[in-house]
Amino acid sequence: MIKSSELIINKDGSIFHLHLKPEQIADFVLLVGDPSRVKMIAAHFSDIEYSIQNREFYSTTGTYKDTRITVISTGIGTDNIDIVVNELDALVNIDLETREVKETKRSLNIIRIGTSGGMQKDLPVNSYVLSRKAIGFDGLLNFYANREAISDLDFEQNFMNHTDWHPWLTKPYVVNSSDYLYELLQDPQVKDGVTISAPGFYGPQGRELRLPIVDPDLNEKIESFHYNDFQITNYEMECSAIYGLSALLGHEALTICLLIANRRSKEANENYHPHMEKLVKFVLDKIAS
Ligand SMILES: O=P(O)(O)O[C@H]1O[C@H](CO)[C@@H](O)[C@H]1O
Ligand SMILES: O=c1cc[nH]c(=O)[nH]1
Repeated sequence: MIKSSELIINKDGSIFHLHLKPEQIADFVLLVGDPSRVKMIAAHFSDIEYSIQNREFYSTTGTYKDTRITVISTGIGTDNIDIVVNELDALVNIDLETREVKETKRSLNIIRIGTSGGMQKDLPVNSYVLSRKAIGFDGLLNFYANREAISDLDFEQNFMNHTDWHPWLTKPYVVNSSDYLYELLQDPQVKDGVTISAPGFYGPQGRELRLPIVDPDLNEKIESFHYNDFQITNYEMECSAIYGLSALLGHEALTICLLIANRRSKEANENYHPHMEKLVKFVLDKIAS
């Protein structure tokens, strides 16, 4: 039995941060960083079962072309992903009344739709990237046992050697996306990629305002890194933890991003919302196809 100090349930039976109940979770769960993106996605639903908000976590479940879909905003960062993915898993795989882990597990299809900064000069702003692998600069997965069983350790070592990884930085971890969700979403208009999830938007992605960074050459080394057929394509801030926790817990996970900036050519598009609208429609149609 899981103690109430470890799994906190609110008085109304909902889970601590998300304020959701087990029956409210669809098999397809879309995760987005920006709370306003939840409304944008829900605008495509033919009916909406509920909309709930606590802190930065806005959730709604509805139907798109006969497919039941839950959308949740995670806010920014892998620390929030620790909350969202663990609570989602508890909602479907732990009996919240008896506090026992269920014998038969449910596997969710978790798809993150995000914005991102490109890392290769030939990847223009407004492109879509599907993350085949995530590289976590955030360190979250290193806290969990058995993380080595679901990580690409050879990729990690090659990456650390190539970048001459600075000793003060957290050990990076590398986890693959779900093959099942990749098959569902892959498309000629989407580029396959390898995505770094950084624990910050500024220094951890090589942005210098007033503070110098510990390894100013890191982005150049990232751009020139090759491993088999893989090259690193983009930076964002959540994918690694979604892939890592989902792999450990038995859920399918995939991230698709709109590039709104390019870290190498130093471009950025702050008016990206029409492109995000198109990406949302693209993902919904793939899920419901
Ligand atoms: O657009 P979202 O999904 O928030 O994703 C990206 O944008 C935020 C940073 O601006 C980070 O969350 C990053 O991962
Ligand atoms: O450069 C970018 C753009 C969006 N999100 C990020 O994390 N980085």
